[in-house]
Amino acid sequence: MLVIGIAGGTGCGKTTVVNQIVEELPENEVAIISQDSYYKDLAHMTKEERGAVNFDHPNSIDFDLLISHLIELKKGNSIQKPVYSFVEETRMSETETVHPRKVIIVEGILVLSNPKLRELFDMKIFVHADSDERLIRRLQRDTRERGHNLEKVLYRYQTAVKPMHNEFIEPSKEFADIIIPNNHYNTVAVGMVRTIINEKLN
Ligand SMILES: Nc1ncnc2c1ncn2[C@@H]1O[C@H](COP(=O)(O)OP(=O)(O)O)[C@@H](O)[C@H]1O
Ligand SMILES: O=c1ccn([C@@H]2O[C@H](COP(=O)(O)O)[C@@H](O)[C@H]2O)c(=O)[nH]1
Repeated sequence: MLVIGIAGGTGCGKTTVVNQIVEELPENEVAIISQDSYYKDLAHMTKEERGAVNFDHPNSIDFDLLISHLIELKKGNSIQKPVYSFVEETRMSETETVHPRKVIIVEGILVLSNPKLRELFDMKIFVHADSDERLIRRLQRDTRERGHNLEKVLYRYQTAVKPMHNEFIEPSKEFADIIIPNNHYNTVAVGMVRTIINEKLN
């Protein structure tokens, strides 16, 4: 089994890069786990209270569950991954079964910031895009897909996203084996990661 951790600031293109990496791989050989699925369950809070949560601080993530799930997958066992709704900003009641695969990709803003999780990765990748580029992408995505308005995105960016990026995410870059520059679509870097995965699969 090859376990790959992919980190990088919001909007750097982690999800896009992961999708490009797995595009031509057989579906039953790869499992993708997003850190976003492991946001702590906030069902006990009102929607207004949830709106004030700092979703960029490591404490907002249930790393214990994520780590235990990854250990189970490495042992060859299936897991029940939580399902998170960005629109409701909480965990849903249903779960999704994830089966162990030859390649497991774990992606999320903070996956290289947690030492215990980091230890489980065979390969660590950091996707880099400049902060202005990331903010533009985040604005477009959150207004289009996550039900936020301009004011909310900018307020969160200034009060949580940017300070947490500087404190936790950017410093985790030093743990990466590979840094993918992603201000523009980087087909060469994606191709190189694919080659490494294919070597492992064959
Ligand atoms: N290299 C790129 N150039 C332009 N837009 C991109 C690039 N990579 C991703 N995007 C777009 O930016 C937005 C955020 O990308 P996404 O992959 O969701 O980032 P992340 O998972 O890191 O938050 C998406 O709308 C995506 O289509
Ligand atoms: O309910 C939520 C939970 C998280 N967020 C924001 O999501 C990003 C992380 O996801 P990316 O796909 O890497 O951008 C993080 O910056 C949180 O602020 C949210 O908006 N709502």
